[in-house]
Amino acid sequence: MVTELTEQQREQARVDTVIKEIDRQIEGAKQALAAAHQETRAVEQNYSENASINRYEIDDIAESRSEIEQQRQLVARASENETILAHQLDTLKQLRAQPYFGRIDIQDPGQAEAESLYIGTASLMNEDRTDFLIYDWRAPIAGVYYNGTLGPVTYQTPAGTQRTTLVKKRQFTIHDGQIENMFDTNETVGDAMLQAALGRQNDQTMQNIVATIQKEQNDIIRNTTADLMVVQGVAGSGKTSAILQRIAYLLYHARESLNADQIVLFSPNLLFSHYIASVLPSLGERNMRQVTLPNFLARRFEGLQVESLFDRYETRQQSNAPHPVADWLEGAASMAAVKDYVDQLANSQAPLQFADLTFEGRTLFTKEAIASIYHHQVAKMTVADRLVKVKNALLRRLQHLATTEAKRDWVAKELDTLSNQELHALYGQKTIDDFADEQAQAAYLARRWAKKRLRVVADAIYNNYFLDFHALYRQFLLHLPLTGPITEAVQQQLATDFSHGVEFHRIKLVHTAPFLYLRDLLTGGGQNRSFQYVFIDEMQDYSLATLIYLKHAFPDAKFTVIGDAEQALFKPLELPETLLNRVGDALAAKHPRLIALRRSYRSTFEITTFAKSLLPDGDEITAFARHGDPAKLQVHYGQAAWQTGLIKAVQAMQQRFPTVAVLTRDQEEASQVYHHLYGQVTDLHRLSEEDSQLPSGVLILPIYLAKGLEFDGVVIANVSAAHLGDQATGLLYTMATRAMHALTMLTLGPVTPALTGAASQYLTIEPPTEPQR
Ligand SMILES: Nc1ncnc2c1ncn2[C@@H]1O[C@H](COP(=O)(O)OP(=O)(O)OP(=O)(O)O)[C@@H](O)[C@H]1O
Repeated sequence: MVTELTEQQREQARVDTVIKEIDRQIEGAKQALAAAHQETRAVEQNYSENASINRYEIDDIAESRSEIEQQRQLVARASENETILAHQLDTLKQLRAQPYFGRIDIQDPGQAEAESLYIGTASLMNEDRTDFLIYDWRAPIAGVYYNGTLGPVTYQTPAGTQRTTLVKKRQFTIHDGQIENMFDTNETVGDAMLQAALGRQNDQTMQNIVATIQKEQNDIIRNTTADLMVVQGVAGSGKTSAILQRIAYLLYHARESLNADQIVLFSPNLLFSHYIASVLPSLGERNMRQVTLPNFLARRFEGLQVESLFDRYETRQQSNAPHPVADWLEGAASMAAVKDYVDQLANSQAPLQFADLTFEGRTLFTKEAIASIYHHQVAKMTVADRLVKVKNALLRRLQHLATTEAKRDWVAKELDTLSNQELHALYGQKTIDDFADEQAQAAYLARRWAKKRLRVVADAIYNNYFLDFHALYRQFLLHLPLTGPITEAVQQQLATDFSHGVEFHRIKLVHTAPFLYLRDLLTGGGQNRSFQYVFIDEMQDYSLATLIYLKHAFPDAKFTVIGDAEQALFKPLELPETLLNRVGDALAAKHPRLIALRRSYRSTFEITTFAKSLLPDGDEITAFARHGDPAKLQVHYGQAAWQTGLIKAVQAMQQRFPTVAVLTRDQEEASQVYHHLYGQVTDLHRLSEEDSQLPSGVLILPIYLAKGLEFDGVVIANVSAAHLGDQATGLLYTMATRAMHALTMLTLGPVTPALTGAASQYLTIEPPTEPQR
């Protein structure tokens, strides 16, 4: 004991020394930042003064332009410098609270003594910059901390595999500069520290897992070679945590060539986006971009309202009954059919569909005229290339047209109504003195005005509005190959439904991927090459067609796709291996890596044991040994008793935890539950799709909005057969696994069959409060 204390004191003394050095560096960084700030202000001021003089007096002198450009660059450099220093200061401040969490002692071959290295969220050098006081967790040698057990170990460096011997591994919990706990371990990352991390109460935002990354998670985080990584991980296995750590890792290792704006994460909903938003900043990195699929689609379907998974779920169009036609459209076959169809269009086996280009109700170019331009192009070219030629030809014709239009009455009439200011703007660079006579001046203005007004037509040409994509897609549906569930009647029905939707400015989700793919392949557009990494969370909610489309839309990106087949809310349950292989095949890659995570960390042992027993292959899941109360089920047979039970269950949870989630199947149920609880519990919130922040208190939300989230205590409002139906396994599993510490379910009437099997033995069942009638 005495030696342990001495050891801790010795470590504390080191922490104190490191903090002293951090304080010194903080002071230096503050001064440098203040100086940089002044410098930025000075160059900015200089720039704005010069720029304004130049704009009014010597606008056309090229020399002054280049001077301005030079100064603009100076401003940019100064402010970049300031940003870097501010970032350094933030990192130092973060280190000050918790300088490091791990220590490894390694003995390199041929060395007499072991060397101690300390691992933290960022690197820190000593004053004379000769030694690392802290190693960044992403440094190659730090891999040993996460992967190695004592004895000979290897780690990867840019120079190849290195060997060393790990002689000690120590973990620390340091809070505000004080060591609260420390112990030596031989495990990869010891259970005790993980226990402590997992036993914490939930915060409103996700925490990083840097101090306790597990070996299997480390494989996901530190992989830089795969161009496709597919992770199938059971609920609470740390998929989301691992990919966020992975992003931080990638940013560190490609500082020069990768920045956070070149990474995009598709997240399931806005609440989730917000929930995870502080993880990267806590690791000293800027956040990647985030988008939800509905947002992504909305941007590509301007003018059409795109059905979302939530809409589809709420309106019950997608019950768990089989939907062979929708499944076909959402599978890889429909995307292959799009490609075939584009080939047919290229060979003129099917006609392209053009649209008239109109201006103020007048047709400027008829679809026949546009078709004729198209057919005059060399037939060997791709459709996209021929369309570019059409585009250019149309733009040229539009220019001519502007000259003729300028002589028309409407132009003169409109010019008469212009204000002085508008007229002034129309002169552009010219002044009255530049014209020989009034006629020349009027002609100039008319031409400028006509051009300006015809700009909308030019934009329409740029955006390929001379093609009728709706008609083309309809035609595609009528050409679908007659295989599987597709019959002639189905073709007709799909085409009619599609056109009907478009009439009301709506498009169903099943059509989005094939439609966009068709549009992009025809026009050669829609691809974004600026993204280097695309991450997709909750992959089980994406159709294969959508995944294939995303791969097409981000052609230069490496993909990391994560999810859990068994958290299927929107379709029937699938076995994890099946999903893993299906997604792997659809996103065919040169260097794919498929990973399965089977250990669940979020919930107590009791909750995980219950949740996994709901599943057909639940034995594959390992529960982490953190203990708590068994999951509870309250059985009621009358509405009044159920309501009272619900209020009591929520109140009981609220006494234990600051945040309690009441999960429902959908919004309608959420609204009913809200009415029952209103006035009975404090701090009550009902969350909707538009919400982006998680308040504390009692939160009522449909399960699809709780995807990826976790709560200290969870109450599931009604698990009856009548309410959830008999295909509720995925739904119930997802709900149950949102709970970290406590789970209570209620049922009004007999429970769903999902609960009657093995799962019931892991429940504490509270007897009915009323006899069954
Ligand atoms: N190595 C770890 N150290 C500490 N905590 C961890 C670790 N791995 C996972 N956790 C914790 O377990 C919980 C679940 O993690 P996460 O949300 O990343 O899992 P998930 O697989 O994305 O879950 P789901 O699919 O159920 O939404 C989080 O609270 C996370 O902090």
